[in-house]
Amino acid sequence: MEAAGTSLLSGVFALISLRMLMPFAVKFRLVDKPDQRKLHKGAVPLVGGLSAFVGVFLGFMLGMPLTSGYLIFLLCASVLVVLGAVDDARDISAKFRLFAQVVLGAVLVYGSGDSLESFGNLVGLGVIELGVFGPLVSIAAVIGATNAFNMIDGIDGLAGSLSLIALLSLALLFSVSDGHEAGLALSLGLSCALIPYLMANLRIPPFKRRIFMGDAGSMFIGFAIVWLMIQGAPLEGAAFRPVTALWLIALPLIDMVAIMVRRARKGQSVMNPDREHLHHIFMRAGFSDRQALMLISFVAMLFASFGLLGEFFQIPEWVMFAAFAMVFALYDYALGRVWRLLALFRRGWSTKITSRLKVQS
Ligand SMILES: CC(=O)N[C@H]1[C@@H](OP(=O)(O)OP(=O)(O)OC/C=C(\C)CC/C=C(/C)CC/C=C(/C)CC/C=C(\C)CC/C=C(/C)CC/C=C(/C)CC/C=C(/C)CC/C=C(/C)CC/C=C(\C)CC/C=C(\C)CCC=C(C)C)O[C@H](CO)[C@@H](O)[C@@H]1O
Ligand SMILES: O=c1ccn([C@@H]2O[C@H](COP(=O)(O)O)[C@@H](O)[C@H]2O)c(=O)[nH]1
Repeated sequence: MEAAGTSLLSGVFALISLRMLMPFAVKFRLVDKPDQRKLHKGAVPLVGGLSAFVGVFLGFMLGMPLTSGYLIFLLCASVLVVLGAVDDARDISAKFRLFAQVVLGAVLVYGSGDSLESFGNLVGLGVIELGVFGPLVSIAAVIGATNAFNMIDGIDGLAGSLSLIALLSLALLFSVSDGHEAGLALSLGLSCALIPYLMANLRIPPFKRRIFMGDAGSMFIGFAIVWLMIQGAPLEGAAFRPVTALWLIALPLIDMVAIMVRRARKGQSVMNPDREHLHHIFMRAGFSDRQALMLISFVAMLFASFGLLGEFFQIPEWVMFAAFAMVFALYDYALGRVWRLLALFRRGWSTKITSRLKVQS
C-alpha cells in the first residue's frame, strides 16, 4: 500500500514539476541545440529527467519511512542530477563526470553499507562470493549502469522505454518477494514519474512540446536501477539472482560494453562520443526513429522476459549467464560487421530487383 501511494505521488509530482520547469528551461540554458552529432530540429528543453527526479524525491519523502540507505541514495542521486543539469546547460568534461560518478558510487556503497555480495553461481561451480571486492565491483556497476542509460538516450522514447522495461520487471520481482517494499516503491515510483516525460518526449496528446530527458535524467535512471539491483540481490533474502539483473538491462549494458570494445580496438578513447550505437545503426540502415524505437524496445522486452522466466522457473544461473555471453558475442560480431552485412543485403536486393525488371521487360 505504501508503495502504491508513493508511486502515485511520484507520478503526480513529476507531472506538476514538468509543467513548472518548462518556462525555466530557456532561462537556465537547459535546452539541447542541434549540431553535427545531434540531428534533431530546434532547441529542445532538457527537463524530462529533472521532473522524474523531483517526482521520485518528493514521492519518497512524503510516502515512505526512509531508511538510512535510501536517504543516502536520494542524497547521491540529488548531487548526480545537479551535476547532470550543469552538464546539460554548460557541458562538463567527460573525465570530470566520470570522476564524480566514482566518488558518488563510493559514497553510495560505503555510506549505505550495501553492496553486491556475490555474482551467484555463474559458472556452475558454486556461488562466487565477492567478499572485500564487493564494494569495488558495486562502484564499477554504478558507473557502468549510469553511463549505459546515458548512451542509449539518442532517439525519442528509447531511454524512457528501456528504463520502463527494466523498472517494471524489477517492480514485479520485488512485489512477489518479502521485505522489498522500498525497492517496489522506488521501481514503481520511478516508472510513474517517467510517464509524463515519455508522453511529452513522444508528443503523445495532450503534450505538444517535445522534451528530452537530458544527461541529468539518464544518469539518474541508471543510478537508480543499479541501486535497486544491489538492493534486490543480496546473499540473504534476495528478490532475484544477480544474473537476472543482467537480462533486465541487457541492451543498454551490451551496447555500452560492445561500443567500448570497438572504440578500444580502433585505438580511440572509449569516452569518444559517436553515432555508432545500436539506435544510430538502425537509423542508418533505413529505419525511421519510431521503427527503431519499436524494434529495439521489442528486443529489450524479449530479453527482460527471458530473465524473468529464468528467475521464476529457476533456470540454472550458469545457463542464463552462458546465454547472456552468447548474446553479447553475437551482438559484438554482428555490429563489427554491420556495414559490410548491410552492403551485402543491399547488393542482393538490387540484384534481385534488376533481374526482376529484366524478366519483366
Ligand atoms: C561516450 C559516449 O559513448 N557518449 C555517447 C552519449 O553521449 P552523451 O553526450 O550523452 O555523453 P558524453 O559523450 O558526454 O559521455 C559521457 C561519458 C562519460 C561521463 C564518461 C564515461 C564513459 C565511459 C565509456 C566509461 C564507462 C566506464 C566503466 C567503468 C564502465 C564499465 C563497467 C561495466 C561494464 C560494469 C561492470 C560491472 C558489473 C558488476 C557488471 C554488471 C553491471 C551492471 C551495471 C548491473 C547490474 C547489477 C547486478 C546486481 C548484477 C551483477 C551480476 C553479475 C552476474 C555481474 C557479472 C557480469 C559481468 C561482469 C558481465 C558484464 C559484462 C558484459 C555486459 C560484457 C559481456 C559479457 C560476457 C562476455 C559474459 O550518448 C549519445 C547518444 O546516444 C552517443 O552519441 C554518444 O556516443
Ligand atoms: O529523446 C531523445 C533523446 C536524444 N535525442 C538525440 O540524441 C542526442 C543525444 O544527446 P547527448 O547530449 O549526446 O545525450 C540529442 O541531442 C538528440 O539529438 C533525441 O532525438 N531524442
